[in-house]
Amino acid sequence: MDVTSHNRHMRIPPEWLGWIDESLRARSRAVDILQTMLDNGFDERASWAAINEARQRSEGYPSETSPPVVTPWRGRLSDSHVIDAGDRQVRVLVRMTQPVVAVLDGVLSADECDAFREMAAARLKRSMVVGGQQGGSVVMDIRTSDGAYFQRSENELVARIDSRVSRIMRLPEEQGEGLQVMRYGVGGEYRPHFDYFDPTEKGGEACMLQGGQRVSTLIMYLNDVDEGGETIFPRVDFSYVPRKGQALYFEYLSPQGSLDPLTLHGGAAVRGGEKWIVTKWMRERSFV
Ligand SMILES: O=C(O)CCC(=O)C(=O)O
Ligand SMILES: [Fe+2]
Repeated sequence: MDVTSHNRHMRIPPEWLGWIDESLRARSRAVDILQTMLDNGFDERASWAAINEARQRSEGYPSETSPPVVTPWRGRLSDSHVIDAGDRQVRVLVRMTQPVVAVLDGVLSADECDAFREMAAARLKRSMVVGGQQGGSVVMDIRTSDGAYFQRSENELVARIDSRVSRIMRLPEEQGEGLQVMRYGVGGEYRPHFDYFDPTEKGGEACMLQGGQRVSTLIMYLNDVDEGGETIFPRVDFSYVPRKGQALYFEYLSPQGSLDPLTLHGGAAVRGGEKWIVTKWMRERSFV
């Protein structure tokens, strides 16, 4: 009755809800709570929903005297429909809060998209990803794209975008990593991953020495993709179709320091045409 066709429990009984609350109070990690629930036959999405509701109730623990949190964390973006990005007005098209995601329109002009692609084409090389246990950057199969990195403010176009993006993401420019352009050809993809570093892995620890943990991501789309190439969030069944000049915003580090595993995301394989993006990652401290 409360079980899906995959025989997983969709309904989380009250005693399990209580157990989730207790585990959070005891500072268990959300991913470990999830694993226990999966081991006990609960559905992944139903479990995440329950864990996230409990997390929103419990942010601020262990202080038992603090008042319950009534407003869920809505993220760092401005609440208004139009964001003042300094030299441009950026329109919010879609918002969600679990995880915190927004689709933004008019982040880059068509000319800026073209200029960025031209500038990056000269510099493209096979993208690197953080190499997990080995530390450092290595070429890996999970990401099949070409990338080019731009130091903060390294030229007029980069400086203009860095400043605009900092206003949108509401964090100082100094906390931003350099812009990263990526190009995917047909078959190119980026398998689901987290943008935040895994503090338990050597590679993640090394990445955090400078600037600390990542806070939020802005992916800006430099072209329309003919087929495929969506940015996907498999845990919440969300899929964004690339549109030139638009951007996808998401964040994963709460003010209390918890990371949101619902932000698991990836770039689906491009099936026709090319996909060009430029990404900004923000850190919790200045990144110099
Ligand atoms: O290609 C995409 O749509 C996702 C890119 C991404 O996740 C990243 O650059 O971290
Ligand atoms: Fe990512």
